[in-house]
Amino acid sequence: MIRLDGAGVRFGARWVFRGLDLSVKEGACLALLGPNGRGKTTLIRSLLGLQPLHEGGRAAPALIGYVPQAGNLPARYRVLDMVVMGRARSIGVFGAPGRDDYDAARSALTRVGLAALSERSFSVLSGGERQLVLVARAIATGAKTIVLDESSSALDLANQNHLLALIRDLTRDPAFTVIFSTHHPQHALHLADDVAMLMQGGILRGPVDTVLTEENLHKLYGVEVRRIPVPGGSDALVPMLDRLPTPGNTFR
Ligand SMILES: Nc1ncnc2c1ncn2[C@@H]1O[C@H](COP(=O)(O)OP(=O)(O)OP(=O)(O)O)[C@@H](O)[C@H]1O
Repeated sequence: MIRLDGAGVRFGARWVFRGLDLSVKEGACLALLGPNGRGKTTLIRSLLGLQPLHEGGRAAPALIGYVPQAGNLPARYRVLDMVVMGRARSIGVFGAPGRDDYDAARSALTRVGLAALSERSFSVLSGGERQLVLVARAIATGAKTIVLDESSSALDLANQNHLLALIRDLTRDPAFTVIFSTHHPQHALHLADDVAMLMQGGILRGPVDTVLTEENLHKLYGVEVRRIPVPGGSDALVPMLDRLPTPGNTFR
């Protein structure tokens, strides 16, 4: 179980959220949806204990595998060493990684399909490759709770599919708890048990089929989205992007 109770975070005088309750049971998969700047990363960092709360409380497992956005990480390391960093907890502050740590890191790189890049410098990788290395790092921790922050944003369609398959693989193990934020409602539809939408003024949370409706998606993004049945597959969520609004301030 990982949870926030009555949690609030502010930057200066501006609250990103207040009085927020969110809990995810062991074995469940929760998708977080919300427009840019609504507070997904802040919420995720709060769940991880990286963002101090200004009110409320948090309870979480000691070990969590975190996949941050790949943007501003130190890049001077070898890919394999980036992944070995996920083993920090078992290595200890004054220890050096051992064979087990490198084995875990190599196996995680194989699982995300990047074994061939293990000797390269992280700095020369593409945005999508970096993102998958960070997924490998989270897997290598051995944590049973994995939290991913918009990990599919830099990935092409094949690698999005690959990442979704990896997450599905993790969620098949009832011991694994997965929380992921995404700008793709379709990914939530495919993978999550529950969705938490960061609406203006509060969180709307519930089972995917109840919450991921055309009406709620319109309220969330201000864009018309159609949920279309696909014969032989799950529904498709299609944004009506041809109905372009007058350019203006989209940050609400
Ligand atoms: N360290 C900080 N100092 C001041 N403001 C911050 C800080 N971190 C985040 N914010 C603000 O808090 C709000 C929520 O930011 P956050 O990154 O959590 O949003 P997000 O939903 O993850 O956005 P995106 O989808 O664009 O990544 C934004 O208005 C952001 O500018």
